[in-house]
Amino acid sequence: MATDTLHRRGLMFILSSPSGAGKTTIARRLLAEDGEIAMSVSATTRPMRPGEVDGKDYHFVSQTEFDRMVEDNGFYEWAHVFGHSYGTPKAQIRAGLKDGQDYLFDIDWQGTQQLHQKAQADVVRVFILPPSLEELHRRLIGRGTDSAEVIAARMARAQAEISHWDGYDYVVVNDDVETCFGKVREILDAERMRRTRQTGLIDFVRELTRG
Ligand SMILES: Nc1nc2c(ncn2[C@@H]2O[C@H](COP(=O)(O)OP(=O)(O)O)[C@@H](O)[C@H]2O)c(=O)[nH]1
Ligand SMILES: Nc1ncnc2c1ncn2[C@@H]1O[C@H](COP(=O)(O)OP(=O)(O)O)[C@@H](O)[C@H]1O
Repeated sequence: MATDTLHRRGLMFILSSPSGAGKTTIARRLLAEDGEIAMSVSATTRPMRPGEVDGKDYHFVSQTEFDRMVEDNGFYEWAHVFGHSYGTPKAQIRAGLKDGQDYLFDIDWQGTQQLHQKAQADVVRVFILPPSLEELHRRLIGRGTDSAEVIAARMARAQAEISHWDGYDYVVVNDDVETCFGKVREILDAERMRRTRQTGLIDFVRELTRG
């Protein structure tokens, strides 16, 4: 049996951070450079930002549609963030994990807690921190997507979000983006080799140790 045929269960790779710390930047790069991970596309009621694509960045839905999905038990988890609803649709992901597909989640600490409770063995939780609050503010302004009011609200929430750092398996400071990305990649690579995820290992080892 060749090692490249070993079956592995997919993992749920969660990236969270205070808004503006850089998780979207890291997530996009991971998706572009890693052929084995796919984005879990959340549903949200918040308006689309310039440059965002419906069905790729989010499924942009009305509050009525969102409420219907909640009623139909269509979400792994959902939460209210910044006055809008966000949720992780269940369909697709369950089947994908079984087939060895990895998924990337850009969700907040509330969603992370819920996902961890429901699927602990599959979940890897990574928290991205900004190098300072001043730099976080600069990044939010520099991104140019939010009004001064929204930026103030995000900054006001940042410290509360940072206080949930201890609900994560890994914490990485995003000072230099290359360094941060490299570390996130290393976490993903190592987690893929976890013994418990490599479901084909038993047969492989049995063959190696055949007497
Ligand atoms: N619980 C949960 N949070 C989500 C989901 N999708 C996005 N979020 C979080 O909602 C927050 C706001 O996201 P967004 O409006 O894209 O703005 P961002 O802060 O610039 O990323 C972020 O903290 C996301 O991680 C989801 O499906 N569930
Ligand atoms: N290491 C970094 N150094 C400087 N700017 C960064 C870094 N990482 C991200 N940024 C910039 O900061 C802004 C916020 O990043 P983004 O990925 O949108 O954050 P989040 O998804 O956490 O809200 C963007 O304009 C992005 O280009």
